[in-house]
Amino acid sequence: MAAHLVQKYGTTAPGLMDHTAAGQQSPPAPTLDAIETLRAVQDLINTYLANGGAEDGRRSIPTPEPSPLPRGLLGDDGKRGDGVEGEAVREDAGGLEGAETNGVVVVEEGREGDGGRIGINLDDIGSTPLGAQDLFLTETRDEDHESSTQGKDTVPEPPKMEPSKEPDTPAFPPNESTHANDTSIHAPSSPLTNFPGPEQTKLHGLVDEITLHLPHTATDDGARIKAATAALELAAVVRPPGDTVMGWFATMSVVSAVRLFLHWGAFEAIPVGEGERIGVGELAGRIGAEEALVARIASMLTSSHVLHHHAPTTTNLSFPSLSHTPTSLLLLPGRPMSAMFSLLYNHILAVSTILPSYFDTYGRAEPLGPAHIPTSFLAGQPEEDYFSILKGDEKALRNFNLAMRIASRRVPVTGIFGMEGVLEKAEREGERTVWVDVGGGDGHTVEEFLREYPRLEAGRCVVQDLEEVVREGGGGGGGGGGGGGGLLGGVRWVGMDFMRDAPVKGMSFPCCV
Ligand SMILES: C[S@@+](CC[C@H](N)C(=O)[O-])C[C@H]1O[C@@H](n2cnc3c(N)ncnc32)[C@H](O)[C@@H]1O
Repeated sequence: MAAHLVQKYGTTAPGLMDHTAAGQQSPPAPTLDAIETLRAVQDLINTYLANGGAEDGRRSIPTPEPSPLPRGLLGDDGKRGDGVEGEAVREDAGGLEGAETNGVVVVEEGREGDGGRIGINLDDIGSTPLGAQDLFLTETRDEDHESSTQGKDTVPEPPKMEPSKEPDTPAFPPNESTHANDTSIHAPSSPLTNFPGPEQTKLHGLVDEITLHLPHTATDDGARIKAATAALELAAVVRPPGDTVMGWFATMSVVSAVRLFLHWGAFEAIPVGEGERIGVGELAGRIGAEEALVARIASMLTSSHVLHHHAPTTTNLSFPSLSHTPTSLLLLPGRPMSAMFSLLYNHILAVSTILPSYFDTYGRAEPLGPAHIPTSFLAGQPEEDYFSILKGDEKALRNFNLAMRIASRRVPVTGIFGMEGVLEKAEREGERTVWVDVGGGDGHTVEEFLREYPRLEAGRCVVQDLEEVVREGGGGGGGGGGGGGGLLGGVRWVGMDFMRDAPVKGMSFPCCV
């Protein structure tokens, strides 16, 4: 891992030491390597989670890039190697060739289109205390891989280093163990002696879980979620507490940068497509902002892997270029994730600024009804409920409905409730309404049911929601789940207020998700 970071950042990066250069540097500092390892694991998880939300399905696993952002934010637990105050380090500021392959975890990125290859050998975890020697994440790149070649062209050669000392553990043969479906991967056999008993057991369990599922994450969504969940838990156990708190600040900065880029229309100004990128100067011109400011905000996004960073070229020595990642593609206008971001930003971050005065005003207790809630307090209409305010704002309402589509994508809505009995009863009972989705939004949940159960007739399903929502959704032929056509053709749309009397009575199975 350390060699990989030096390879990326050069040895002048704050706190960065190459532990593999024997005689040149001090021996590995276990804490630092543990932090780097965790960061790499978290990057990997974030990439999986981001890709999992992609609307165009599964993707191959990209190699995680180390993030400079937390390095500049390292707190009392994150030891700096040189004591230099942190400044964001450019992703491709280094250019050393070659890659360390004697580590325990090897992530190899092939050419675009090849798909990433991942292999793990966790034999050595547990044979010695968990530390620098035990967990490495290394990256190898094809000679002609785009980012490698660009780095070579534009970045001065970093200082030469002595060859690595022979590792304590045997070299990891890349040809034998770097394929995604490698079945030779196996779990650790001896304890992680640095940790107390219960934690050792837990860690072994988590390592087993990651080892089992990681190779299959490129093709199996279940494996992806299980590996990511276990890796997050692993990080929670071994991460220094100070790192957790400082990480919040990093997240806040990234969220602020995303918010600005959305507001400025910057994501859609970045060209989409294989090999497409845009210089920061050109992007600044397109969105009417100062180049240096855009570069500053963009650095938050590149360091957190929301956007890709490409080093300055000979034509523009000052500022880098940017290109999309799977995450930034999700933030393009019209995407449910982009709508969800705006929704959550408003309802979590914006609301957080008035929460103290809200509770000072109303007392430290739960709100008593749908009105006088923090959202309406923030809107300056405390006597209103959330949806009353929302339905007066057409744009916000459309955004809300678009955001709701995330829910059915990420959380299964079918398969939870046994439908066989319902469908049989429906067939016996002839004409009666079978399914009413109360607060059904634009009908995407009913749509899922119609897709999953072809025996369920659209004509016997009802979507109920506020008048304005129904008009925007299928009922008015708006942008909702099918615009009243497709699978939803034939579904009845009913504008109503569920705080009042139910307009459809006597149905067999009302449902509200
Ligand atoms: C959290 S969303 C859930 C949407 C959808 N069922 C889903 O799972 O994605 C709540 C829904 O309830 C609707 N709603 C809120 N207040 C309502 C009311 N008084 N009468 C009817 N629908 C209401 C909203 O418009 C919204 O579509």
